[in-house]
Amino acid sequence: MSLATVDLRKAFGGVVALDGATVTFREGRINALIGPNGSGKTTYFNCVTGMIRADSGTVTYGGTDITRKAPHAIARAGVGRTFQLCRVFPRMTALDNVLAAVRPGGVSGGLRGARHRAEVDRARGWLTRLGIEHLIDIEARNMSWGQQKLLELAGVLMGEPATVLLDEPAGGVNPALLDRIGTLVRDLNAEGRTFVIVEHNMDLVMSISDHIVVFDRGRPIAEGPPSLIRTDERVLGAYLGS
Ligand SMILES: Nc1ncnc2c1ncn2[C@@H]1O[C@H](COP(=O)(O)OP(=O)(O)OP(=O)(O)O)[C@@H](O)[C@H]1O
Repeated sequence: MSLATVDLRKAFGGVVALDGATVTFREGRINALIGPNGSGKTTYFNCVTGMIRADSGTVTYGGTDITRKAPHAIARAGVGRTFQLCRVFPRMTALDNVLAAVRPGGVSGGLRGARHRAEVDRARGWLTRLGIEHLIDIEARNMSWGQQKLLELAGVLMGEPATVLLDEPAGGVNPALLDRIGTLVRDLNAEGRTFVIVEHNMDLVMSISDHIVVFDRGRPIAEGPPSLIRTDERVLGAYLGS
């Protein structure tokens, strides 16, 4: 389902973070959202996922208005996200972290028996798919930054989102892991998931995106395929601060 915003606005005191962002991220694509530091990308993700409330404007998902919905309702509707400063529970194992992502009430309480086993199998499946199954019993605080990012993503995927928002997936990860993330995103997209990726690593953005939206000062200034964005004068100008 397509994720769209119309005239989204958000100010923090005198700082205008979003200044009328009208954007459509189409279903089935690997979309990228790029722009200079402070151009409003994370604020955009926060408004879209209900983490902060926009001052005005609308957010729709698959044509349904989700502007004022709570984060858990937006997640349930099929929009999952990761965070720039990766969010995992440091003192929980990888398995418990992934299970916690779909059991907000806690890991130990709740499910028993066959349903519990089915969920554990599914969690193990995601950990395997992300290449960190060997860490299943390791607490998150004992993992590398890159491993924690993969763990966070495993938790998001456990919720079976149709649309996945990734906030700087390449930030602070080594080149080998970067390749793995790129391949994974392409594979998950081939299976039907839509992506919106905020990322500063232009090699990754240019190599995996179908469609790029460029923000400057809280609104889109250009959009199109990588071949067009690479040479767009407005985009070059925004990055050079002109
Ligand atoms: N909670 C907040 N309180 C005050 N100002 C904020 C807050 N969050 C964001 N801002 C400001 O809003 C503007 C947009 O910030 P935002 O983090 O959305 O940009 P960004 O494009 O994600 O930046 P970066 O690429 O550096 O992560 C910036 O000027 C920032 O300082």
